[in-house]
Amino acid sequence: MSDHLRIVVGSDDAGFQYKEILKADLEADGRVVEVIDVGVRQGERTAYPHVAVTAAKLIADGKADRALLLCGTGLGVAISANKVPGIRAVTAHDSYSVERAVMSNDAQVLCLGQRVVGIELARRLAREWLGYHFDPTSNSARKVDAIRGYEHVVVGADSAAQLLTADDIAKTACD
Ligand SMILES: O=C(CO)[C@H](O)COP(=O)(O)O
Repeated sequence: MSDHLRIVVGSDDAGFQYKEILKADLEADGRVVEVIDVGVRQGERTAYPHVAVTAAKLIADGKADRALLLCGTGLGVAISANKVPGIRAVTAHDSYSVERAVMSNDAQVLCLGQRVVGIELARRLAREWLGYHFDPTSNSARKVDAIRGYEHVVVGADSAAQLLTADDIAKTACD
């Protein structure tokens, strides 16, 4: 992955202030070529799932590389973004987890909670996050492939077929 990152930012009203500050940081960062703001705007009260899914779809459609999403806790935006196939979104409020979210999980979406973490730590985490790039030749790659494989397991399908599918996935993708 290049250092010419296209980043989506988004929040609900509970994450709006941090979204604006982090957006300005990203726009000033030489590693970022484009920042796409999917809202909310000041005074808007769009619920977090709509913002998070809009952001995640931009990544799934190849129009952005990553997303930085804010809400009160960082939890709701992560849960919502993960509903979009192909998206791996995490909430992480410490440096090590932010690193592993990219290096282990190839997560494209980092979610932070404005009510949970101080702004200076949030800024530092976002800055560090830009510096990590997933290595597709690493040992972690097959595990991420296994995550992808489970997107195709149909919940509620005939149990034998489901087991076979899961078994196939395990054989090809898991240690
Ligand atoms: O943090 C949120 C969702 O995880 C959101 O900002 C607030 O949600 P609410 O507690 O349901 O209002």
